[in-house]
Amino acid sequence: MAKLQVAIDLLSTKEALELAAKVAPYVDIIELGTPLIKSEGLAVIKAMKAAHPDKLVFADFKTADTGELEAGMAFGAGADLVTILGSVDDATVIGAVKAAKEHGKGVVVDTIGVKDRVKRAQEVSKLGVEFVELHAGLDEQAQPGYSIQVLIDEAKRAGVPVSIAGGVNIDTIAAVKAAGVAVAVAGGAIYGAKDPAAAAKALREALDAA
Ligand SMILES: O=C(CO)[C@H](O)[C@H](O)COP(=O)(O)O
Repeated sequence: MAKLQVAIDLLSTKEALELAAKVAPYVDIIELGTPLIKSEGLAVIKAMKAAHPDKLVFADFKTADTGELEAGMAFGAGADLVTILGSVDDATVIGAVKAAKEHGKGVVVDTIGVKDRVKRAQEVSKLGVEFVELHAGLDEQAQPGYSIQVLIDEAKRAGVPVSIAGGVNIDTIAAVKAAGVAVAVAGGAIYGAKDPAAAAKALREALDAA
């Protein structure tokens, strides 16, 4: 069964906690977005894990170097999963996986900006990561002609556990699920909705539908 991850790209701990309280019943993973962590620091991880100990808390660090150090910081603050950029040296991923093993947690590789996402997903999957995020970031999504279909096609070819992030919404989630993803990530479709709880519920139901 695919997991549902809410990506919280808001800027304050207060807003993030308010949103999480509304959508937690429908999601498996609560992602603290990179801008949120830059704005609020490690304290937002600690606060979210304290509020939702039964959820997986995902720290979107997008680490580019010192993988062991930064992953250890995230896990020490209460994160269950942390992201490392896929474009960086394998040594950074290996260091983060070492920290994950020490803490009993997991590493997710984010392929944002990677040219051949499938090839890199297959490479880093051999390094002991939990799953690989096939990701078109917010800037890439804003380019004319962007379509999530490219990520869906890649997920079908990957042959390793992947998530899709970059335009998952109520219109696309069935195709995302059919691609066999481990995790569907929805940010704007939830935090940008008039009723985030209803949006998360609808996504959950679509994901769980036979
Ligand atoms: O990590 C991110 C940006 O770097 C976003 O959280 C991710 O792209 C989710 O996007 P969307 O709002 O389209 O669901």
